[in-house]
Amino acid sequence: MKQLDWISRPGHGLHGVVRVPGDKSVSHRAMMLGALANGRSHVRGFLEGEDTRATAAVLQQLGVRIETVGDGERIVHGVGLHGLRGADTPLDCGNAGTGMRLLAGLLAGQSFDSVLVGDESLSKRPMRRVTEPLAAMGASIDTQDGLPPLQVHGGKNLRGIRYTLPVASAQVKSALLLAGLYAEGETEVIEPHPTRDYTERMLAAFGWPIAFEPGRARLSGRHEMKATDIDVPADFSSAAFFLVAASVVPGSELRLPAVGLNPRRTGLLHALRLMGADIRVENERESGGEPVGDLIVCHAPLHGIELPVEWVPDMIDEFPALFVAASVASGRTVVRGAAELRVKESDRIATMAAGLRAIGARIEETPDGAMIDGGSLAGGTVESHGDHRIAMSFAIAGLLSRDGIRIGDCANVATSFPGFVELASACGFQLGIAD
Ligand SMILES: O=C(O)C1=C[C@@H](OP(=O)(O)O)[C@@H](O)[C@H](O)C1
Ligand SMILES: C=C(OP(=O)(O)O)C(=O)O
Repeated sequence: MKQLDWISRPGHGLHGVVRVPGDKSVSHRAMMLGALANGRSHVRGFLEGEDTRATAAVLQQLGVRIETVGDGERIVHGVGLHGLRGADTPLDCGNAGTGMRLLAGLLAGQSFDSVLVGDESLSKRPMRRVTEPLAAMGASIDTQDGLPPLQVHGGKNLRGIRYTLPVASAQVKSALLLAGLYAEGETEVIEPHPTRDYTERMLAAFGWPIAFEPGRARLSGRHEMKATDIDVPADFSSAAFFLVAASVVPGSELRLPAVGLNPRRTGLLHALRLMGADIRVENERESGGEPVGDLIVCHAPLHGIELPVEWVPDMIDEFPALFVAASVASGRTVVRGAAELRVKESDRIATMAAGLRAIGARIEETPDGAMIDGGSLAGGTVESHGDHRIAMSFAIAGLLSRDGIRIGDCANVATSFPGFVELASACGFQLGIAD
C-alpha cells in the first residue's frame, strides 16, 4: 500500500471554531463497561477513530451487540459481567495500547481463552507491565518475550491484590481494576503519580462500588453494573495541537468548544501558560460526570521553561506538540522524568529529536526527556514512524517553517483524530496530502 505523506506549508493566523472529536480514553472504556453492564448504554460523542473502533469490534467478536445509530453514537447492548462468549479468531486491537492492555485485564477473568493481537507498532510495545501484576492475581497470560500477541488463558480464579505501580500508567491501573471485577476480595492500585481516572469514574457511574482518590483506587469483585448513558467529551489531547498551533502562529485566535478538562489531562494547559500562552477557559461545566469547558487560545510570545516533573503524567500524550512549541519559544525548555515517551507508538523522544533536527531545530535528547533551545525552523522532510501524534505535531511545525515540511507516514492519524486534515485546513493550516 502506498504510504500517506503530508505537506505542511508556512501559514498565517489561525481563526475559527474547532470542534475536535471525542475522547479516546473515555470511548474505549465506554465500550468495555457498556459491554459488561446489564442493559443498554447509549454513548454519544464516541471517537470514530481506528483505535476505539477496534475495541468495539473486539467486543462484538465476544458476542456484544453494538449498534451504530449515527456518527459518534453507539448503543451498547450489555451482556452482563459473565455474558461474553469466547471468539475462535484472534482479537485485533489495531494500534491501541489502551485497547490491548485494558482488554488483557478484562479477559483474564473470563471462563474462555482469548488471543489479543495488534499492528506492527503495537506488537513492539511492552506488555509485562500488565501481565506480571495480572499473574499475581492468578491470571495466566503468555507473551512473546513480553510483547504481543497475548494468549489469555481463561477459567482462572482471580484474587484481589494490593499493587503499587512502578511507573505511572492509567492503562496498567485500569487493567488491574477490570480484572478486579472478577476477583475474589479487594483489588487496590497505588500510583507513584496520579493518572487519568476515567475507569474509576465510569465504574462508579455504572453503579460498581469503588473508592478512589488521586493516586489510589480500590474495589472488590463480583458486583454488577447497570447500563448508563455516556456523553464523551472532546479529547483534550486532540485539542492540544490547536492550542499549540494558535499559541505560536502570530495573529491566531481559536475557540475549541466542550473540551474534556479532567485535571489528569490538562498538564499541557499549565505548561503552555507557564511559557506565556494566552488560553482562557469559558463555560466550565460538568458533562457526564466530567469537567468540560470551551478553550479560547490567542497567539502570544512563548518562552522556554523547566517543566515540573510532577506534570508529566497529566500531559503524557502532549509532549510531541510541546516539543514543537519549545523549538520556536525564546530560550531553553527542559523536560525530565518522561522516559515513558520511549514506549509509545514510537520512541517519541527519539522521533521528535530526529525530526526537529532535520528541520533546523536545536534539541538534545536525554534518557528521560530533552533540552530544546528555541529558534526558527527551516523545513525539510521528517518521518512520523507511523505515530499519529508525531505527524500532527510536525503539521504545526510546518506552519512556522520557512520552506514547509514533508511528513512521512501519516495514515495512523486516523487512529485518534479522523478528519484532522480537514479541521486543521478549515482554520488556516496549509496542510495537504503529498503526491
Ligand atoms: O488509559 C488511557 O486511556 C491512556 C493512558 C496513557 O498511557 P499509559 O497508561 O501507558 O501512560 C496514554 O498515553 C494513552 O494514550 C491513553
Ligand atoms: C499512547 C497513545 O495511545 P495508546 O497507548 O492507546 O496506543 C496515544 O494515543 O498517544
